[in-house]
Amino acid sequence: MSDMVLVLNAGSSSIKFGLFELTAAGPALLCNGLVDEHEAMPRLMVKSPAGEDLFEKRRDASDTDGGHLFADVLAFIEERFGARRLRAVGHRIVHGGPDYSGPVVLTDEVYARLEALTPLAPLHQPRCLESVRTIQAIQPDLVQIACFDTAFHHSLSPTARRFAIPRQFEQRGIRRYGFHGLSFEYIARRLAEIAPELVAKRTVIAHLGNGASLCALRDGSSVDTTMGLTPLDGLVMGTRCGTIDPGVLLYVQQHENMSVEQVQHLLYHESGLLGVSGLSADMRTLLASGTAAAREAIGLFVLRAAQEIAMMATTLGGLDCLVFTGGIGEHAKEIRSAIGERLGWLGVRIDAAANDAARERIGWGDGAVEVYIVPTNEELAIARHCAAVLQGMEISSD
Ligand SMILES: Nc1ncnc2c1ncn2[C@@H]1O[C@H](COP(=O)(O)OP(=O)(O)O)[C@@H](O)[C@H]1O
Ligand SMILES: CC(=O)OP(=O)(O)O
Ligand SMILES: [Mg+2]
Repeated sequence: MSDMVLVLNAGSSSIKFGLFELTAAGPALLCNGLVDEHEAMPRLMVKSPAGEDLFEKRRDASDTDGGHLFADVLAFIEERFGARRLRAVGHRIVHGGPDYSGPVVLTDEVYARLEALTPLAPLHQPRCLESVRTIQAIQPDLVQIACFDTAFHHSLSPTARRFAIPRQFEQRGIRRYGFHGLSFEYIARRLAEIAPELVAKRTVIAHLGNGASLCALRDGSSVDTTMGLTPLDGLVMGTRCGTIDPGVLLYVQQHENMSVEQVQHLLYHESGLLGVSGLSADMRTLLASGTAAAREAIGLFVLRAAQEIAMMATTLGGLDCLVFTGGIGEHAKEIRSAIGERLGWLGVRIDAAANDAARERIGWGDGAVEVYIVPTNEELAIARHCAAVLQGMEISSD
């Protein structure tokens, strides 16, 4: 009987999932889908790897607490793929703190440590951990594995991960961690397949989605990244501010009578593209809108992304390759080309026709910098970690 793992990727607005069969050649996707609890009628959608609809279920908001939808996912798996054995559920856990540099089997002790990190990722951590508890309530014996967004950045040098504040804060864990590591790890591996000659070169990966961050990559490892202690730092995001003068936070608390909770809400939920446009956090809506404020929000997003790519290039000592990924990076040609234009001085040239057609390689001719679009796949990165953890468990029980 072959084995499967279910992967849950709880983002800030929805939960994506993928079901993988563990084969000798690596995890193979059986189906994937979405658990969307934000609508009036929470819904579950399941698709085949080819994109055909396999299953859809809507529930009345009053009869669900999210757990029912997970029960529906597990029931669907049993009905459709019951000839195989579900070995584990792998979770994307956004914050792993200083302790976890790789995946770990979730125990009560691990769970408690991760729960204690909630203030460092208030938009994500509770949603990731709620999924763990819900699955545990439905199938207590199922192995659950935590895979961390922060783990890939454990390779950052002490200088790259340090804030310029007194050292005792660093000893208490107040330092840069970085996020989107599962995405960066997937891209680094994929890039090594697409263009092995680039592995030793200076690469910046731009993960531009609802959350957005950059990774400076050398020899397949992260050497710098734009997010810090929390997923607030760095680029302009859907509703998050990115890098901001810390004086602003002091000022609004001291002179605008804002409480800590209000400031948290402001920075995580009301800022970024939404705050500047006054219209939407969704890049598609802003690109279609044409209002002056929407254009300004896009302009700021592009300027900040270009500035921070140059910052990553400084850590790397130059730039040989730029990779776009994430919902905006993969699909918004206008944003890729505007970022490319701002980085012309650094040798970035984007081929307009290749960019419009969203080809894999979009750098212009023999431009100094290779430019790629590589669709990310955090679920596959998690499934690979789960396969390795399960194999390790088998070896240690032999
Ligand atoms: N065709 C498109 N054109 C422009 N932006 C797009 C397109 N498709 C998705 N996006 C943008 O991608 C963002 C969501 O990215 P995604 O990586 O899916 O987010 P999440 O962080 O929730 O996983 C949204 O701002 C959305 O507008
Ligand atoms: C860490 C983070 O910002 O994640 P997401 O892009 O899924 O919101
Ligand atoms: Mg995401």
